[in-house]
Amino acid sequence: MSKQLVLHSLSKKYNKSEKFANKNINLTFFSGEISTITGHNGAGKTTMLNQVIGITKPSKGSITFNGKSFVTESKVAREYVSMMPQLHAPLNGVTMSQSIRSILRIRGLSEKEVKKETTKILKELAINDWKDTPGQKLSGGLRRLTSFAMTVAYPAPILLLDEPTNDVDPIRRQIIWKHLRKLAKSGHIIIVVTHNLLEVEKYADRYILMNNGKVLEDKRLQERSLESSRLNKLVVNFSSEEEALCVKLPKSLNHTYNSEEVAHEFDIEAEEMVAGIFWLMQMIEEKKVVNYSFSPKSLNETYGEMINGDDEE
Ligand SMILES: Nc1ncnc2c1ncn2[C@@H]1O[C@H](COP(=O)(O)OP(=O)(O)OP(=O)(O)O)[C@@H](O)[C@H]1O
Repeated sequence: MSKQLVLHSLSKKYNKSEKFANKNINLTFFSGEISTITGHNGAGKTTMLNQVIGITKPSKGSITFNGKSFVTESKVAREYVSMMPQLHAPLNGVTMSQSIRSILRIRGLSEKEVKKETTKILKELAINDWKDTPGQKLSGGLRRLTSFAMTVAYPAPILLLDEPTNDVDPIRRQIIWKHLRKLAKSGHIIIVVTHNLLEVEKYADRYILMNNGKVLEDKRLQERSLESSRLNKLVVNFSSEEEALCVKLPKSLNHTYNSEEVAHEFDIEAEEMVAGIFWLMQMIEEKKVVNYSFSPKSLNETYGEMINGDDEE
């Protein structure tokens, strides 16, 4: 049966602060899923992770995992949650391998298991070559990978990861996401804070957008891609500004003019597609168009629209 982490009416106001870092957050996370949290700097993402692991006490609200409260018993949270923090673990003077081994010992593994699990995770993340390198000599990306290895080498049921792929090379970014998928499949709850929307589109199951301490959007990515396939973007470039501004535009379509690109840009719903294509063909036939492109609206564009809409409130 799926396990659930339930955040109910979660709010936090730091001492002396006028404003809530997060306010009335209601979210349920399920085992088997990779959920991602995105949002501007200061949106309240890290505060939420810190509330879950018990570092930050909520001002209001509850956090429960399978009926157990993380707010009233923060020891329980430490038992069920592992967190990879935004800042790298202090690794100076300690080798990559020693850092991983120390975490496994804290988790209560025998020396034999510690050795086995350390070897396994170093191999899986393709970082074995640096196992004996002290922390201060590791690059930013390798420090982050060490921190990731420390979090997932003996994973707790709930994994919180604050920007795990920052500074990491493209190959190992894939390895990180594939590793998280493997953990989700084996029943872990995975919550990733990230600013990388391309990675969200490619690897996550769920997209949660936060702004000003509130949840603005919470979507399964399959739902979102169905929606975005209904909404496409048509960009038509003209040979000159004069040409572009003279053409007769299809009245039924929403459009903006991009003077830098000398292009008319349309957001087109599925039912408007025929009108859009008909107009485009006419422009091509009249030899006015130098280039055009049709593409689904990306998460990046939707993100900007949602945040701007919220800020204008
Ligand atoms: N320890 C603290 N004391 C006082 N205010 C804090 C503290 N930590 C965070 N805040 C404030 O709470 C709000 C939310 O911050 P938080 O770090 O949770 O945002 P974030 O979405 O994780 O940002 P980022 O993407 O920059 O990491 C911000 O206004 C921040 O200034």
